[in-house]
Amino acid sequence: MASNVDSAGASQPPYYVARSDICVSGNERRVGNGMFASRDFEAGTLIFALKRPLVGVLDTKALQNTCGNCYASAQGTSDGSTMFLDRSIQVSACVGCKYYRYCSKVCQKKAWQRVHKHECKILKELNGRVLPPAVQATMEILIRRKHGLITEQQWQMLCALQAHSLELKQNGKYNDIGLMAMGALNFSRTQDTYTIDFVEQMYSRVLTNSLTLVTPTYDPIGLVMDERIANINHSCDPNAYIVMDGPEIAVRALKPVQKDEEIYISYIDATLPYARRQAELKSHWFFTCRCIKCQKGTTTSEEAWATDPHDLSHEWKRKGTALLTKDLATDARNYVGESQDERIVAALQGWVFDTYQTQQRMSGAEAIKCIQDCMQDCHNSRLWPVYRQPFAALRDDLIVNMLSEQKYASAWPHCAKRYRDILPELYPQVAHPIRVIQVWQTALLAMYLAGEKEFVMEGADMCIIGLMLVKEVQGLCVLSHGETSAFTTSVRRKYEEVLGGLGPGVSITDSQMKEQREMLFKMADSVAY
Ligand SMILES: C[S@@+](CC[C@H](N)C(=O)[O-])C[C@H]1O[C@@H](n2cnc3c(N)ncnc32)[C@H](O)[C@@H]1O
Repeated sequence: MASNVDSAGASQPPYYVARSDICVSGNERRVGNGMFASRDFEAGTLIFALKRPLVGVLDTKALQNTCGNCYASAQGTSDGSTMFLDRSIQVSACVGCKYYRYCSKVCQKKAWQRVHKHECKILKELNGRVLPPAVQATMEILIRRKHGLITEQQWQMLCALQAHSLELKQNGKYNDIGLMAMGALNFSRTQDTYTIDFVEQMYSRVLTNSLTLVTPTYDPIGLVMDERIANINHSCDPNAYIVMDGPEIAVRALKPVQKDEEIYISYIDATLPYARRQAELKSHWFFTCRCIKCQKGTTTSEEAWATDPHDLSHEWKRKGTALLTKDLATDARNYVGESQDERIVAALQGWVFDTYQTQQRMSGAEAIKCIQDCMQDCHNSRLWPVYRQPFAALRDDLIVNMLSEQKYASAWPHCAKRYRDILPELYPQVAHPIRVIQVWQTALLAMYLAGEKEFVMEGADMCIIGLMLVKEVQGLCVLSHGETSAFTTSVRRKYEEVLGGLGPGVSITDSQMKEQREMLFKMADSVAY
């Protein structure tokens, strides 16, 4: 095991890699590996952490404001980082290539030693053009191996990963694979070491085995490729998840994991409906998911429609029928059933998912209007329970857009509704990191409204509500993010600050808390949808 693996002080390696029963070929032959626990792990504990992955690269937006070594972001540039960072950093561009920025000489030196000394000149010649993250990650792998900066053991593990290059080529989404691989080979100036076929395989491996590089609050900032993490297979009902904290990557147990049990994470948003999950996994990772959740098909509670498709109102049947001319009802991702009524609901579902994607390309007031109209439709049709996707995801985006437009009071009831009706349904484990992050967002908003002395509702004390929510996150973040994470540190600091702000000798009684919790729940009803 590489020396930068941490497993809460244990001496034996926390995991091993072996043939998995889940990765099977058409004739049921076991064709892939998986990662297995070497001992028992309780829910909310660390399975292992890496000090840094083999390769981490930043995306175009993050390159402007994020340190290329420690991934700290200049304050105010990311919705997520402003939720937990309270130190202000500045980043300066490398004078050679101007491609990467660093927050300190120490970070610059570390990146230089790791790979940058071999790529600085190459990146300079790009003259401001930015490479797709998967191409850059492939280049970094090629360059580092050529210069002896990837060990034989790491290399063997990388090369043993499933590449799916044939499937990627056949999949219309990646027909530029040869071009991208050629770019990686030429830009990295490693033509003397590798063949184009080999680089195509490596580029394919990066596409199917990398993870999104995220901040501790799950804002995407780039791509991570690591030969150990890449062995973890997917489940829509995973027993583990990944949290990142700068370059550190931790695999934590979401449920109890027993010795010799396979460790699973979710590659996708596991709250999506069954057909969407299957389609996404098939088109990007080329497998049919047979996890416990997928075996239940469309019978899970988050999959239920609020109204049976056969009982849809005349008005919404008419609207759905008008959409039947589009391909929405025949798209497998929208499948509801064979009857005409179910085909109508499939078309409506496709239309709502399309709108969800469209609004993601918008920002500010335009996005808010588009999201609100779509949420209103989900509500009026009476088809969507508030937690069925993409209704719930639309609310998340509405909150983010309202916060960035400084419409704090408008965002509040949506946060309250999500807290009461959506999070417990979609994330039953209270310490699920997404649930913890969203409660944190709600806590910070409550504290902000309290500070501004905004009137929210008769009888509501936003200060007590904020304190209650910060206290809740304070109790959970050790389980979701770990004792030493930057997120946990910042939550604790906030909790101390809030307690200190109450004044000497002042405390909040349990009955005040209970009363304000009821107010919080009441405020969730102040939005119609
Ligand atoms: C990140 S890799 C995981 C390691 C991989 N099994 C290997 O041996 O290299 C992703 C690939 O593993 C396989 N895989 C992951 N989860 C799976 C699952 N639940 N069922 C079947 N195959 C899965 C798919 O081939 C997928 O493209």
